[in-house]
Amino acid sequence: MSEYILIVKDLMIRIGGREIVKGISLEVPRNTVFAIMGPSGSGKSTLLRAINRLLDLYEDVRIEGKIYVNGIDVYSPTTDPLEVRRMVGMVFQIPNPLPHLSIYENVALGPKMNRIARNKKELDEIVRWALEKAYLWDEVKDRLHAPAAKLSGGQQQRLCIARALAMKPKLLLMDEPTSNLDPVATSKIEELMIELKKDITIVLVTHNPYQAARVSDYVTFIYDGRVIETGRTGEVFTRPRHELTEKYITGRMG
Ligand SMILES: Nc1ncnc2c1ncn2[C@@H]1O[C@H](COP(=O)(O)OP(=O)(O)OP(=O)(O)O)[C@@H](O)[C@H]1O
Repeated sequence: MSEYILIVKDLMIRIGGREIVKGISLEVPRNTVFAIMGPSGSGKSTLLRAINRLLDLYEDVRIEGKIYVNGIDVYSPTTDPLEVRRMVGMVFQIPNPLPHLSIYENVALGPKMNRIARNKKELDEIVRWALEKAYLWDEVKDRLHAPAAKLSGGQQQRLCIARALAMKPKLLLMDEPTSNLDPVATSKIEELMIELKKDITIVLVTHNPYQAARVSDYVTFIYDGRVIETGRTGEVFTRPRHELTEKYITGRMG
């Protein structure tokens, strides 16, 4: 088993004839939080969407290079995109629970449809496990059948994390998961990421360098579709090797 859960090699992505990712390579060690930071429009979300094959849903996309998740070649013709999405969970910038479904159903739906649970008892156990892992159980255990829309923004985001975890992913991609949350809700999710890496690996896209510094073990700085530098977070923040990285982390980039 490779020490890397995710390997990206010479990735190039064109959308509508425009080159957005221009040759990115990354190696993400298991059981870490790996942050991808960079200014708006640098290609962070596009890179993330390539990893779990969400880009398949877009028109006119060309992808070159390789992505391996847990040793599986994500774009091999024999790889099933649904299998990739089962292995790779995703949490988006805006919490997107199914608002009219209950808290319970939001978490139970994936395991039910993918036959991860064989009966009601197993399903109940997965729902409870996932809600506990997402630090939400205590707040919702007495109202599991209330609609998800009744939860606060921070709770809805933790519900989305629970929904992803219920599928038992190997890798969790988080695309600016706290940018719509207040500081209290944000710090809860940051604590959660640090706890979750005991079991899985997290790739976190953020345009907040402070967040990358607080939660990540490794960080990569992306600018205009290219990796400027990658390293252990402590090192990149104390001794950036590239002037652009220094500008970005000190807030001097326009
Ligand atoms: N479906 C699409 N069709 C055309 N262009 C796209 C598409 N998706 C992204 N782009 C373009 O690709 C570039 C990179 O976008 P992307 O969302 O990956 O950047 P980002 O670094 O995540 O930015 P932000 O921090 O603002 O989310 C942008 O110029 C964007 O307009």
